[in-house]
Amino acid sequence: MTWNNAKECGEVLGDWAVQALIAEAELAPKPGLVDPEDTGSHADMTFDLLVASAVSLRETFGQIAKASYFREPDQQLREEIAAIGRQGEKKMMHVTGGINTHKGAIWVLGLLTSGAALNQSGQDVKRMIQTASEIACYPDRFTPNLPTHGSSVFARFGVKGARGEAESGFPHLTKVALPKLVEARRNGLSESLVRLETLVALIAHLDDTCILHRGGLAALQMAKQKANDVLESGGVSATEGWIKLEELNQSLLEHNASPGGSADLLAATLFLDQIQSVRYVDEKVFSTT
Ligand SMILES: CC(C)(COP(=O)(O)OP(=O)(O)OC[C@H]1O[C@@H](n2cnc3c(N)ncnc32)[C@H](O[C@H]2O[C@H](COP(=O)(O)OP(=O)(O)OP(=O)(O)O)[C@@H](O)[C@H]2O)[C@@H]1O)[C@@H](O)C(=O)NCCC(=O)NCCS
Ligand SMILES: Nc1ncnc2[nH]cnc12
Repeated sequence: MTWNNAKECGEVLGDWAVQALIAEAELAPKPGLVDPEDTGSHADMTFDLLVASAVSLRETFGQIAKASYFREPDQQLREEIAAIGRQGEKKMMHVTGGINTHKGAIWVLGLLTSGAALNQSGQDVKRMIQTASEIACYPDRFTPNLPTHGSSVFARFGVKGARGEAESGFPHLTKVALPKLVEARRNGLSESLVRLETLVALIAHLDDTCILHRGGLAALQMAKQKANDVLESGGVSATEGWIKLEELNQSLLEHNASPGGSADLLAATLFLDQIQSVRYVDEKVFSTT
């Protein structure tokens, strides 16, 4: 990796995190999500707003990286980066005029940025993910005790969402997204189809609280089933799979539902991919079994 001190670490990881968010935004056609072609299920969001939001977060990710450089995962670090993350949420809200574009992404990419800055060996993405999860498991004593979409979804459905994903070691990165990225590349898909296929795999598996709070269990089950139909029909590179992808998109629009959590995890996957090209990683490292 390409940094020699905390300042460089902040600059490099800040840039890569923003690039990953922009790459996610640019990918099209994403079902139910904002992309350059349409705004999916989001009446209040546009592609330009997503990009502006992403760019505004460079400093946040840079500060998290600098604060984490050569540190150990502990309670103090957890609370330091949480404070930076909350400032980042405020900046995002300021830039978007109060629209929540990237709250989940600040969480997942913030933790992974910290995990990457800590692990100076720099090569082992799996270890970065583990460290990020370890940090997430420390309680943040300064989290405001306010109701969120996530807390209401937990009360209604018992689904732990973004927090649970991080605390349990990001299983949807290690067992779903990264293996799918490797497999799709190995199958010779174009890079945008590789990313689309990875997003569909995430939607097929993730308990996305963004879908749940808008459309309830029916919308989540529908999204998972229809995303699975895409994969079972040969994936996004097959004619039948492409038809199923359009059906998934239509159904999400009908439910006014959006797989925002899957979008965030796709950005996280692209961030990790940038850190270490997973293309050549031994398939056992990110085995689906
Ligand atoms: C721990 C926090 C994530 C806060 O937890 P909480 O559960 O209270 O958070 P939520 O407000 O529910 O936001 C979590 C967002 O995470 C994304 N997400 C959803 N499901 C998953 C999942 N299974 N795994 C991973 N990520 C997931 C999702 O974000 C995307 O959707 C957002 C739009 O959703 P929503 O807010 O529901 O907005 P709309 O549907 O548009 O609302 P309406 O218009 O209908 O009103 C979008 O932002 C995407 O990013 C969830 O929304 C964490 O945030 C926290 O504690 N932060 C404090 C700072 C900190 O500790 N930072 C540490 C490192 S930086
Ligand atoms: N492309 C996207 N559309 C809507 N919400 C998002 N949150 C993160 N990425 C998103």
